[in-house]
Parts: sequence; C-alpha cells; structure tokens
Amino acid sequence: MSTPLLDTIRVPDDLRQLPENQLRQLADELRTETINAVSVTGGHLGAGLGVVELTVALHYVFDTPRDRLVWDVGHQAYPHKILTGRRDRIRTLRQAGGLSGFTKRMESEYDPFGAAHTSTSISAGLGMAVARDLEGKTNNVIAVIGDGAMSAGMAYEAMNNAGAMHSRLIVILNDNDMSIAPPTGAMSSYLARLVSGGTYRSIREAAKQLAKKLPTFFYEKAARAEEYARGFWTGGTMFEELGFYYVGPIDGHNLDHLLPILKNVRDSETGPILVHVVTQKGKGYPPAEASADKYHGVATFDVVTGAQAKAKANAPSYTKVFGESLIKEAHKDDKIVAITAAMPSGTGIDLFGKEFPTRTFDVGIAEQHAVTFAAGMATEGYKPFCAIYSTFLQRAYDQIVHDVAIQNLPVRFALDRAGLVGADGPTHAGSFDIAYLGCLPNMVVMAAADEAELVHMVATAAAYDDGPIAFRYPRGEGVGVELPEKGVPLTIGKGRIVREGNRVALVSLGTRLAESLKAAEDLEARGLSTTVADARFAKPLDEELILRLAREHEVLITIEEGSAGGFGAYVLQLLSDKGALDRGTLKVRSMVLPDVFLDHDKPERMYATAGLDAAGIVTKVFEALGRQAPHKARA
Ligand SMILES: Cc1ncc(C[n+]2csc(CCOP(=O)(O)OP(=O)(O)O)c2C)c(N)n1
Ligand SMILES: CC(=O)[C@@H](O)[C@H](O)COP(=O)(O)O
Ligand SMILES: [Mg+2]
Repeated sequence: MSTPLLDTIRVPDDLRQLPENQLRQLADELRTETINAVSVTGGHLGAGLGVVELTVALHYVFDTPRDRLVWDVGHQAYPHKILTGRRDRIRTLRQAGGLSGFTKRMESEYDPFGAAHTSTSISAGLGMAVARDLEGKTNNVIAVIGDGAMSAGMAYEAMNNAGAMHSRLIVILNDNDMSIAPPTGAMSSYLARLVSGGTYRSIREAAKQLAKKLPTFFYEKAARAEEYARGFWTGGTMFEELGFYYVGPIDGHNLDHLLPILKNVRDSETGPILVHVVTQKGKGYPPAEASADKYHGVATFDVVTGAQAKAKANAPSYTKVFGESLIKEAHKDDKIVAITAAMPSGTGIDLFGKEFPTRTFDVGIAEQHAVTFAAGMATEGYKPFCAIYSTFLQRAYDQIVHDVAIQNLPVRFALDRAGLVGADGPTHAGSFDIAYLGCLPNMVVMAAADEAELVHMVATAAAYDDGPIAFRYPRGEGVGVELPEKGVPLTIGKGRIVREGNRVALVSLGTRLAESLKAAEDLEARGLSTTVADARFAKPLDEELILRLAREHEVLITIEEGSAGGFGAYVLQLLSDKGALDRGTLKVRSMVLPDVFLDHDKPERMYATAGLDAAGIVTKVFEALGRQAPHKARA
C-alpha cells in the first residue's frame, strides 16, 4: 500500500502542519508502514500497532522534542521512530548497526530517555518535570506507560512521589489489557473495572471530569465534539487518591477524542495528570488482533497471512528443556513451585503452569516481589523456582541479598537469557549475574554447558536444600546433545574434564564449552595439547580441579559468557590465595565480556566481537605464550 501522506512527514514539525482531518489517513499509513517494516526485521509488533493513533496525537498536540515524550519500555516506539526522522532506517531495526528496538538517547533527540526494562517512565518523567520547574522552564513532560508496566513497584513509587510533588507531569496509561501474556493481579482487575465493559468516557464526560479540576478546560467546545452520551461516572479513582488528576477511560484509537483531551491536558496548569487511554494490542492487523501475545514479539513474517518465518530448530530451546525438567522434578516433589514475573512463555513456566496450575505463580512485572515472595514460601518448606531472565533479576538485587542470601533460604533461581541475547541488545544481555550472585555468601551459582547439563542442574537445584542456588542458561536452542531420561543431581562445587591434554587448560563456564572444544582442536593441530574442563560451578569453585589444572599446564584460560568480576576473577583469586601464581611459570588469562555495552547483533557475531569464540580463544592462548600462532599441521 502506498503512503502518500506519510511520505511528506520527516519530523513531527511536518506532522503539525497537517489539518486535523488528515490525521486519520496518516495513522492508517503509519500502521501500514509499521507492519511492513517489522515484517522484514522482526521485533515488537503488537504494542506499536496499539499506539499508532496515540503516537500521531501526541506528536500533533505536543511540541516534541522540546516537550519530553517518555515511552515506557520503548518496545511500542516503532511508529514514534518512523515519525521522528528515522523512517529511512526503520528497516534496520534490531539489525547490526541499525536502529535499536527500544528508545535510546544516543539515537535521537526525540528519545529523551532510553528504556527496555519496564516501569521507569513515571520516575524519569517526574525527574524531568522537576528539573524543568527548577529551571523555570515551561515545556511539557509526558510519560506513556502500559497497564502491564503499571504492575511494577517502581511505578507506584513514582506515583507516590509525583502525587505529592504537584509538578506538571502528564502520565498516559495505555491500557490494552495485556502484558506479554494476559495480565495478572488486582491492579489489572481494577483497571478492567474502570473500563467496565469496554465503554469509554465520552468527550462530554471527560470534559466534565477535567472541568471540575482544570480551570482552562474548554468544556463547551469539547462537549460539542461529543458523538454520543453515556452516564456520568462520579467515583474517585486510586489515581486521584494518589494526587493525580484522572481523566478517562478514553478510546485510544479515536483521534476525535484523543486530540481535544490531550490539548486540554497540555494547556492546563495543574498536575500531575493521568490520562487513561484504552487501546487494543495489535490494532489494525488481524493476525495480531487475534493473538496479541503471539504478536508481542515476532520473527519476520508474511504480511498477507501473518505467518512467521520459523527457522528449523536443530535442538530444543533451553527454555523448553528447563520447563520440562522442572515438571519432571515437580512430579516427584510436591513442594516444588514455580514463580514468574510476567514472563510465563519466555521462561517456560507456561508449560509448568499447564501441568501444575495451583503451584504456578505469575506475580506480574514485579521481580523484586517475586524474589521475596519466593523467600517467604521457602520459609514454609516450599521449594520455589524463581524463573527470571538474568537481566530482569538485576532489579531484585537487594531482595536476593537481604531476603534470600542473608537468611540462607533455599530459593532456586533459574536464570534464562544468560549471556548475550542478540537483537534486544545491551539492555537485555545477561552479562552480570555471575558477578552479582557469585560475590554473595551462601549462594551457589551454576552455568549449564549444554541442554543435558541443564537437566542435571534443575535436578541439582531441586535436591539442594541448604541455601539459595542459581543456574544460568542462554536464549535460544541447545547444542543438540541427547537429553538424559532424568536429571541426576550434581555434586555441589565439582566440575568435569571434557578433554585431556597437557599443555593448555581451557576452563569454560557455560555454553562457551562448544567454542572451547573447537579451540582445543585448533590448538592441537598447531601443536598444543589442550585440556578442556567444564567448571559447572562458578561458586563454590572446584578448587581441586582448578589447582590441578594450574599445576599440570603451562597456560590456563577461563572462559565465560559474563562480565569482569565473575568466574575468571574467582579463579584468579583462588590461584593467588593458594600461591599458584607465585611460581612464575604458569600463564593465566581470563576471557570475559568486554567492559562496554555491546550493541545488538546476532549473538554469535557479538561473541566474536567480544573475542569469546574459538578463534578468540586460540589467539588468547598464543598471546599468553608470547608468540604467533603457527600454521596448523596437515591432517
Ligand atoms: C523489568 C522488566 N521485566 C519484564 C520485562 C519484559 N516485558 C517487556 S514488555 C512486557 C509487557 C509490558 O506490558 P505493558 O506495559 O502493558 O505494554 P504492552 O506490551 O501491553 O503495550 C514485559 C513483561 C521487561 N522489559 N522489564
Ligand atoms: C520488551 C521485552 O523486554 C521483551 O519483549 C523481550 O524483548 C522478550 O525477549 P525474548 O524474545 O528473549 O523473550
Ligand atoms: Mg499492556
């Protein structure tokens, strides 16, 4: 479909020149362009489609970028990117060197705040609003937050603060009654009651709501624009109790409603204001409307049929292996329960939930609560498996330290998306968990080298009752090894030798094992006999194994999919504490992710950039030996 009107818009200033009656057409073209772009790049689709009209209306009514528009998460900001000077690069979304899939300050002045984790927008917006007040400036600050993101504690901390500050902050609650999965929790039911049966506040009603509170509201004009009348709702909302002016719910796809209300909100002098906008995730694209959860994040797809390109899987995903292993363990032990923070399908807890609905808890986007909730269950003899992406567990660090580790409670942390994740980029990389968990007393930290190892680690965690235990595994499919019939608990703190040599020792933690084995082949062909060990545990370390490898080899290299301060650092500390570095013959190197936030790309290319592939390992060995790599011997 052609996009003649959209073709005339490069930046929002162009959009603001249009007469209002052309905005409907612009929104339709913007929706088409969003669908077409995501069909070739893959990425987050449903959320963006749901805010097309809102995006047009916000840029039309507000003076962006002078007015600050903060999108929560940023996964819904593709239409915003198209309207803000990035249309020419929109088909590079999430590709190497291309646009980020989220808002990013470095990318555009129209992205005043970067995001990707949820529920930060009200805090950031309030900070901007208060800074504006201190500077005596007059620009608007608008935070757009979803109903799912509204389930996180941070959103309430921000509203609590904003309600008392009286700063002129505008919060748009984009309520599509969806998180990634259907939303859970009392807040979700509360919002549903406010929307009650899909009826929206008409312009007249919204006008009355605002006129009561906002002196500048042009009630009569707005009332004339009303298309239909409904009963006037008079109750107070939770948001009003918190100190916000509340207006809504409003049909977020109806520009005739959105525009006058946003204009009035813009022109009011009071605050904070919350505009409750009701939208549909996936709006305007039938396959996405029919299955909002499936079209939250998509692979490339056929626009006509909606069919997504599915790469042929050579092995089950780690996520699925985790979910199925946990089910097996739970059949043997009825104290096992599973907890997810709004990521049931992403973590495989959806599988567990089908088998054990009463032992599955989706607590909403609330990682901090998930961890302390798990701690509480552990005090009563339950065996909680808290399945959280490595990057999102960062949110719950104090809960891990204060509620779990100090009390030595046996909470099991299943850390999916460990290491580099690819298209979601640095905000979603699971880079830090080895460092942030390994430094905690009482904590056991494991990393699976392949999917079979993961099965055993689930069994290990199920059997281990002496304190907290974590195991990490990456995004995507396994390496294709045969899966064991059942998991067998590992001996805590014991690694394994995978290949024996005598000159170089490669000690891998996690799924770099495959690259370590490739590197060992290469080194062997260049005349260096190489041992490869799978450490399995970052904590406690297999001291005996590591000290033996240090004694018996000239070069010892640690390899991990994590930041500095992790496994390599623990090994170095052990070697130095035990005097293994005092002899002067041993050459030790640790291979970790570089001290930069790596931009999105294919994970394997990112690992190559980081030097954490077979070639990088070989290079590191020869660097340690202080010489160039010789040619490989002929086979
Ligand atoms: C801290 C954190 N936890 C989990 C996620 C994963 N996540 C991304 S979007 C999303 C759902 C957000 O729902 P909502 O705010 O309603 O936005 P919608 O997609 O419905 O537009 C979740 C759970 C995240 N990005 N950040
Ligand atoms: C925006 C967000 O945080 C999620 O949608 C995330 O992108 C999902 O990642 P996976 O595709 O790895 O489940
Ligand atoms: Mg939502």
